[in-house]
Amino acid sequence: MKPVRHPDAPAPGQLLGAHYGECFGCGGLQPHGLHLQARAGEGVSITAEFTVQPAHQGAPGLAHGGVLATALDETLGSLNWLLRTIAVTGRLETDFVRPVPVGTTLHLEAEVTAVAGRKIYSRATGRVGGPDGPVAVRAEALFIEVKVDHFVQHGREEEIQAAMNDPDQVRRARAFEVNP
Ligand SMILES: CCCCC/C=C\C/C=C\C/C=C\C/C=C\CCCC(=O)SCCNC(=O)CCNC(=O)[C@H](O)C(C)(C)COP(=O)(O)OP(=O)(O)OC[C@H]1O[C@@H](n2cnc3c(N)ncnc32)[C@H](O)[C@@H]1OP(=O)(O)O
Repeated sequence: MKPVRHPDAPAPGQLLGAHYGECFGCGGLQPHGLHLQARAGEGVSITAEFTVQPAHQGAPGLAHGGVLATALDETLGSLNWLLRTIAVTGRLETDFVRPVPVGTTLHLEAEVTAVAGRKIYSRATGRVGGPDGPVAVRAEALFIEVKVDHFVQHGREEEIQAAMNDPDQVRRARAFEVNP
C-alpha cells in the first residue's frame, strides 16, 4: 500500500528534534554521537544532515561504515514522525559507494516506499558536497511497527525508569501512540 502522511505530521521544513536525548544517532547528550538533525519533507520523506567527527573514524581520516549505517538507520527511523507510528529496524541493507572523509557533511534523504500491515518499507541516500552532490551511501530498510511496550519490556530498567519519569520523553512517546 502507498504510505500515508499522518494529518498531524510536522510541517515540511520543520526540524524534528531528538526522539531521545541519549540516542546515539540524534540525541544531544551523547558526546560522540552523530547529533543528526532531521527535517520533515514533503509526503512521507525526511532530509537530514550529519557531519563526520574524528570519533567516527574507521580507517585514518575516513568514516567508519557502521557509523554511516547508523546515519542511514537514524534518518530512516525519523520517518516514524511522519507516519506517527513507533517502528524499529528489522532489516537494513546498505551500499557504500564512496569513502567519506572526516569533516564531511553527509546530506541524507529518506522516504517510505510502501506500508503493509506492521511492515514499513523505506529507502535512503547520503550525498556528499551538498544536497545534490554524488551519492556516497544508500540503504533499503524494513521497519516493523511496535507498541511502546516494546521498549518498556526490553530496555534496561534504569533507563526505562528515567525515561518514564521525564515528562518530555513521555510526551514524545505518546505523540506516536495516537496513530489509529
Ligand atoms: C515512556 C517510555 C518511553 C520509551 C520509548 C522512547 C522513545 C520512543 C519513541 C521513538 C523511538 C522509536 C524508534 C527508534 C527510532 C530510531 C532509531 C533507529 C532505529 C533503530 O535502530 S531500532 C533498533 C534496532 N532494531 C531492533 O532492535 C529490533 C529487534 N527486533 C525485534 O524486536 C523483533 O524482531 C521485531 C519487533 C522487529 C519483529 O518481531 P515481532 O515478533 O513483533 O514480529 P514478527 O517477527 O512476526 O515480524 C512481523 C513481520 O515482519 C517480518 N520481519 C521481521 N523481521 C524481518 C527481517 N529482519 N527481514 C524480513 N522480514 C522481517 C516478519 O516476517 C513478519 O512478516 P509477515 O507479517 O508478513 O509474516
